[in-house]
Amino acid sequence: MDMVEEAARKIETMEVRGASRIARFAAETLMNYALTIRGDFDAKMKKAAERLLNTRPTAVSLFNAINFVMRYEGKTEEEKRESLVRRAKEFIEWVDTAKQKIGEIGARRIKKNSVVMTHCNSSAAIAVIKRAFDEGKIEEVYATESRPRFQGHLTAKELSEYGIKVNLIVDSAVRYFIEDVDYVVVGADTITANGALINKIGTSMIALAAKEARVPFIVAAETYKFSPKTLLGELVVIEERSAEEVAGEEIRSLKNVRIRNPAFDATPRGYIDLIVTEIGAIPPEMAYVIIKERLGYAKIYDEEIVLSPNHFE
Ligand SMILES: O=P(O)(O)OC[C@H]1O[C@H](OP(=O)(O)O)[C@H](O)[C@@H]1O
Repeated sequence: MDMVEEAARKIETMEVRGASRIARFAAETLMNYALTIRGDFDAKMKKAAERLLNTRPTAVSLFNAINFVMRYEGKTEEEKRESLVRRAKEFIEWVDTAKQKIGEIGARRIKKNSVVMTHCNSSAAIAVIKRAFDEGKIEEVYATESRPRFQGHLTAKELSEYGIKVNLIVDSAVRYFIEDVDYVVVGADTITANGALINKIGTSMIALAAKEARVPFIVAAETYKFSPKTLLGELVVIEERSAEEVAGEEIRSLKNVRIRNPAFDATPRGYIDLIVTEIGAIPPEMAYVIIKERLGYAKIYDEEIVLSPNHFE
């Protein structure tokens, strides 16, 4: 379990972060673990899967990755291992190919000489921006710093290295600059059955500002960011992280001050113009179809009923 425990800690501390990356990393970890264990395969894998699942609660990509890999089949241990490895590789390929497709499809929606605003650090949103830049359509980008973890710095660095001009702004300057922006492009941690977007805290304020200024709000999201559980009525759990991420000891120890640090928020579908997935650009109202047809929720429906607290029974 050492390998699994180490991977779980990397996700918890956000050494490995980003909805896609944690999903890919979890699939990889389950695969590598399956290759090392001997005997008691199902029980050991179940324990590993649960440990990884309990790291961060919000991004459904993690759940979908684990659920996908854990639906292995076979009678003997060797058959099960082979099936699991095959499924893990299939999921990893899904992650790797989806990004490129999202870039292609998303870039078609961007007009020439555009200014794009993005939030946090989303590999899917960046794929759209880079592709649009390759096609000569991007003039510059506004990247929010994304307090408290400053993932916006990663975005600024990556885009700058790609040759794209970036304005790094504080999160509260979004409305100040929104008039200069042609599109907002953000990523997703989860998309619910009713088409709402769960993404980095602050996303919903950007969506509000964009709607007011009539700036199209585009979400770049692989189909494994859609949540089958929400079809069963489950609400998305918003992760609240430690106060230490927000303020130093001096402030944290103040008698009447409580620090709140939700990592994500929800943007209702009415604020979203388009969701760019690897299988097409869709309106948020189509989330149900993606969940039903692409994720095959019917197949996991029975398992889902017993999903909490025992995901793989
Ligand atoms: O999958 P990709 O598009 O890379 O990222 C999707 C989202 O994951 C991140 O969460 P965190 O930084 O892990 O909390 C951000 O909220 C980002 O928009």
